[in-house]
Amino acid sequence: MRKPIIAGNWKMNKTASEAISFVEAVKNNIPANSAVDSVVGSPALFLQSLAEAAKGTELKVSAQNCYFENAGAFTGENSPAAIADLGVQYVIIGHSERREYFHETDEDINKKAKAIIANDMTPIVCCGETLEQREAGETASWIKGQVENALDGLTNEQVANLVVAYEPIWAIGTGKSSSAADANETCGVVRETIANKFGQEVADKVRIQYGGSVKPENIKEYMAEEHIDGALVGGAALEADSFLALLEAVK
Ligand SMILES: O=C(CO)COP(=O)(O)O
Repeated sequence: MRKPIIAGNWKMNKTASEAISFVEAVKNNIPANSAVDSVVGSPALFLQSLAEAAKGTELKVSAQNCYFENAGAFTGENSPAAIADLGVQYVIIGHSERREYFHETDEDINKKAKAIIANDMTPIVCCGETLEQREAGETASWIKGQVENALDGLTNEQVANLVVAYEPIWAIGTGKSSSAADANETCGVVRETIANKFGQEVADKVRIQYGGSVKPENIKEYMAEEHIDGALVGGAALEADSFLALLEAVK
């Protein structure tokens, strides 16, 4: 049985005090030994205070990006070693917004995945197709390529323990969510790609999230699908009440 994982991705939202208020409102409302892993993805600025505030609770903290070197002359970047040292457990990598606006390549994402794992954190590796690719029938081949490239050179154990988030770009922040059946089909492509490269046992363990206009009202439909083990949520994870409602719907 794969444990469900619900992760919020705040993107570039919130001030420090808003971020702390969220964590204070959420952290003690997640039952101990919860049946769901709960993660909040914060801008780097607040990681330290959020990791301190969430320490010892069921709420885990995620970064939204990091660099692939631990130290050096990389002005403006954030070291995975320094992020891990704060008590952060996850890092989202390869989000379509980072690929589009900051020109991240599959090769960067692969290096980041390795650096995150080397620092004992868990990567949440994002993949997803554009509307043009979907309409041209290229979704499966595109996702296969993104997943193969992002995970290249990792060991079976490393892949079994990471998280892949499938986020069709046309469903992000648009209110146009993918149907649960379509999302499941493509999450199935992710699992099959991993099975072909790392073996069925690894593919059976890896957790795959769907992301794109997920909200408390529709999350159950996704979670009922065979290959969907959780969600990566933007807008509906910004407010504590809504985030808790997502967890409540899944537990
Ligand atoms: O990009 C997303 C999460 O990473 C999805 O965002 P929305 O839930 O706002 O569509």
